[in-house]
Amino acid sequence: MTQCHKVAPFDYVIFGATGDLTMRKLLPALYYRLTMGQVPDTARIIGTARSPLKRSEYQTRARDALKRFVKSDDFDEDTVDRFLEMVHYVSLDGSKPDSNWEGLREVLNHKAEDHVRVFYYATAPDLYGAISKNLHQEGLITEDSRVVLEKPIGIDLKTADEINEAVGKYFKENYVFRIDHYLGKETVQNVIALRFANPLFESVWSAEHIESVQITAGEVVGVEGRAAYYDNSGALRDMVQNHLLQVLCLVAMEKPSSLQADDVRDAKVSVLKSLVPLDSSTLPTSTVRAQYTKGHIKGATVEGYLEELGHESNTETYVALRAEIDTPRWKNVPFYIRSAKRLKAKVSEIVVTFKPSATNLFPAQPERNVLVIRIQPDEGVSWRFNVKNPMDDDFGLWETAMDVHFEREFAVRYPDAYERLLLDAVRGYPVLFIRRDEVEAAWKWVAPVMDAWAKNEVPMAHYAAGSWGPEEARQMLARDGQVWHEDME
Ligand SMILES: NC(=O)C1=CN([C@@H]2O[C@H](COP(=O)(O)OP(=O)(O)OC[C@H]3O[C@@H](n4cnc5c(N)ncnc54)[C@H](OP(=O)(O)O)[C@@H]3O)[C@@H](O)[C@H]2O)C=CC1
Ligand SMILES: O=C1O[C@H](COP(=O)(O)O)[C@@H](O)[C@H](O)[C@H]1O
Repeated sequence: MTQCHKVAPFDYVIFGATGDLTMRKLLPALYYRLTMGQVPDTARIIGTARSPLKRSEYQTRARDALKRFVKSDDFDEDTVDRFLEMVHYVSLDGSKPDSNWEGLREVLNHKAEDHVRVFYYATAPDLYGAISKNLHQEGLITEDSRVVLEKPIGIDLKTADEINEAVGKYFKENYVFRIDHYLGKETVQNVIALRFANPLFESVWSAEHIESVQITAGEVVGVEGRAAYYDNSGALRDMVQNHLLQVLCLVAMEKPSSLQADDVRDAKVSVLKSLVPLDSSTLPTSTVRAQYTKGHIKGATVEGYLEELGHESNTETYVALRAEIDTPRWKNVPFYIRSAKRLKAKVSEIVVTFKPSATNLFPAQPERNVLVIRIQPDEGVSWRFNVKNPMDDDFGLWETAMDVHFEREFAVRYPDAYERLLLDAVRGYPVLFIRRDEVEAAWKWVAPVMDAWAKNEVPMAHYAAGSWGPEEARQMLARDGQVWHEDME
């Protein structure tokens, strides 16, 4: 059983409570934490959206969502009933000052004296400022109310600034919880443990020993029901600016002075600020953007992105970047980052390739050591290294691997990332949330890429759905004498 801290009674006010995120992720996450004993029975989940629903109708939707998104073995009727007792609904347009704020106040004021108040914005980010202002004008923000902001925080530095300013007028920075669900993943947090709890890794974690780092988040799914959002975003904004740069920060950061939020965030932001800016001389060779075309996934034919959309588009469903970090630790080490929809397999991982051994002791050059940190699925770590080949009397070598599968190792259910993050916001535990300067530094670094792509300075490449991506991405690594992980075997 995961060790988790029982939290104080809380009122979770979710704006966007009828939406995909709430149904698929937030309600199931809160349900799981109730089953684990972390949520007190007096806690309340107050859904709000414009749809005119009675409380009982919303409770029925919430039950349906749990039925659909909680594993059937974990769906327990009694606990579901206890959960639904906590669920309320207020029909409200969060962007309008003259909407039903009185309805929200009534629910909030009823038996709420000692409750921690959390506002979760699961709506379009351009509403965040207006919702904050209305909450303030209605006097609903208490001294220690937290606000959780969903990504994306803007579509570029300017809009991120505007959102942060607008929310920051009413919530102090240490009560603003910018969510990045990758940081809620156990295996992403594990990067900190692997690096700093093992002298073996800590001592070789630098340009002296590391040849390259690959960070991949690949998906089999396409844009599903989110085409309208995705086509305005693309893989760079959707996955790289936030999730993958956060992962890169954990892989590359200097040892933080402590595991306190600001120490970890200081270490991360200094990585973001040390990323070498891409410019017109490096953009064409260090960035690849592509769209999937018709292909086959698991025996089924899959339409191309443009056919799915039904119109032309300049939006990438694949991104691969070559980044460098200008610090003594990482001088000249390429960090390859890629993310895509409709790849051959779902895989999120970090692959660290070590430099070749300088020895000339053996008849053949030893293979490079490779550390693979599997974020998902099959969470775990594998370490490829050389042993003596017992069938070779001339000191021939054999490449083998130590492979740890966490689910076997710990025999626990791997929680969804949202579970922990939702309750961390109640606890007021900000380590796994993003500070404002991190968001802004990340937007600054991707800005030249967005600009060059918008001007078509880097041509759009193509890849068949169900493949590992475009040839151009293979070439990007080949220029450095490297290959993507799937081609290493
Ligand atoms: N879905 C996902 O997997 C992910 C989503 N996100 C982010 O989460 C947020 C929500 O996404 P998602 O759930 O997919 O979006 P949906 O479009 O499915 O849901 C939007 C929600 O907002 C409500 N809403 C819209 N306008 C208002 C308003 N003026 N006042 C109050 N409520 C309003 C809608 O209900 P109604 O129409 O009844 O008002 C609905 O409940 C977005 O910022 C998205 O980028 C981030 C990561 C993943
Ligand atoms: O934030 C997002 O993440 C998901 C991928 O998350 P994962 O936990 O399944 O790796 C992605 O599908 C979505 O487009 C993006 O908005």
